[in-house]
Amino acid sequence: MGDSDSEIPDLVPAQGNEPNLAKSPTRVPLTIICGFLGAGKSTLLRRILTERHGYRIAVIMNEFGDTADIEAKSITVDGESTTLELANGCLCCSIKDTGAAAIEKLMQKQGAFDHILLETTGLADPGPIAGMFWHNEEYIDAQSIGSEKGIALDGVVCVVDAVFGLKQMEEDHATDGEEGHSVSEDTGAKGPGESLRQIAGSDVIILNKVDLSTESTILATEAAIKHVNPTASIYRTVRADINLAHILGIQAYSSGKHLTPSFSVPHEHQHEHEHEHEHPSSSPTVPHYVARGISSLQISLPPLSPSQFAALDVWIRTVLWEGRLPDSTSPQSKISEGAIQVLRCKGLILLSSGEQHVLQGVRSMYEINPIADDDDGAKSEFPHAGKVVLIGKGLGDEVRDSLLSSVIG
Ligand SMILES: Nc1nc2c(ncn2[C@@H]2O[C@H](COP(=O)(O)OP(=O)(O)OP(=O)(O)O)[C@@H](O)[C@H]2O)c(=O)[nH]1
Repeated sequence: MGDSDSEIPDLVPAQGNEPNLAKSPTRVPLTIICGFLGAGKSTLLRRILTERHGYRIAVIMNEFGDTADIEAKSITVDGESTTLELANGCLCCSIKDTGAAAIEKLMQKQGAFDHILLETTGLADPGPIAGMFWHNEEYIDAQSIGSEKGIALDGVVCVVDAVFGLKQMEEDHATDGEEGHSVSEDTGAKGPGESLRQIAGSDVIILNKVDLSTESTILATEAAIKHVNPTASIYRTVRADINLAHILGIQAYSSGKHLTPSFSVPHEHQHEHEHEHEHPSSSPTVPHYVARGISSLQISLPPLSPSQFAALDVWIRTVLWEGRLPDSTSPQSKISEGAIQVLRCKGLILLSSGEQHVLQGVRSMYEINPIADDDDGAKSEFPHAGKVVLIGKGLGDEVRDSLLSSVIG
């Protein structure tokens, strides 16, 4: 990794432990970067913009801060956007409107990139943006955006402060969902609870500034992150010094491969109630969160018959679309519509026929896709039991009971 203050090197071919940005002939992968205030988002972007990776990466940020205080080959001013072209192949773009229209325009004017990084404003909820790019034909299809290639969501990365992140999460747990503090679903406006939504919606967490923190605080922060989102990979960093292969080209939304680490998490029972405390002995105590906070629920499933698989689909649809448990699962059905809010779900579903399916969901959208027979790498790493992981609000044990009774009977 290069020093961010050193001179910007010339474009060089990609090397060993650099991201494997397999160039898709039709899609440009897009990574959303979010993070707690002051956690090191700009530091991460600066690292990407100056590292010798040899890829043509467009980094899109709301406005240039010190991140863009880097040597540029040329500057293009284009009405709504300013673009700095860097010696390592990156393009640093400042776009007022980080919406898709601006990205489309950029792709039309500058040609296709190897990767797009989209920085969200501090404390913005990445969920709505991820939802916008995931399974939206408007952006997937090259023709519809008038570009050489379409856009495909690759992953969501969150930078968390190893010193203050835990405190922020605890405060958010205490206030999330309170009257007057709720956060706009549509705008992702700032407000209490946002740090938890960032954790919940992320595929990779960079726990930064570990040099300023203590081992006990770091362990407690990691435990709190796992409590909210057991499926995310967590990397400890100093000055966001991370192997880019961990954050770019991870295909968190299109492949079963990224699911593997989540299934090796030592917590079988991630969701806690006020009377339940199950932790691995080496782990510090997870903060005692109130039930209304964002948490996760992991449900193990045996191999399913075709009818059980169909029942699972109905259950997921009801929970994600209507925010309630299916009626047939009384007495749990007394949970009113909207009481459950799933921000993210993932899963591996095994069928009695031997087939394996991957569940991916962002808010109300989800898909269940079979793992291709030729995807041996992904298949061989999977465990023998299936599992569904739900991340969101209102995920009590009644949700687990409902799923099991609806599907297994
Ligand atoms: N000691 C130490 N300082 C760091 C580290 N990472 C970042 N910093 C410093 O922390 C400060 C904030 O880092 P930024 O990268 O600007 O954080 P940010 O998340 O972009 O901040 P906002 O955009 O304001 O939310 C800067 O002064 C960085 O130099 C780290 O790992 N260790």
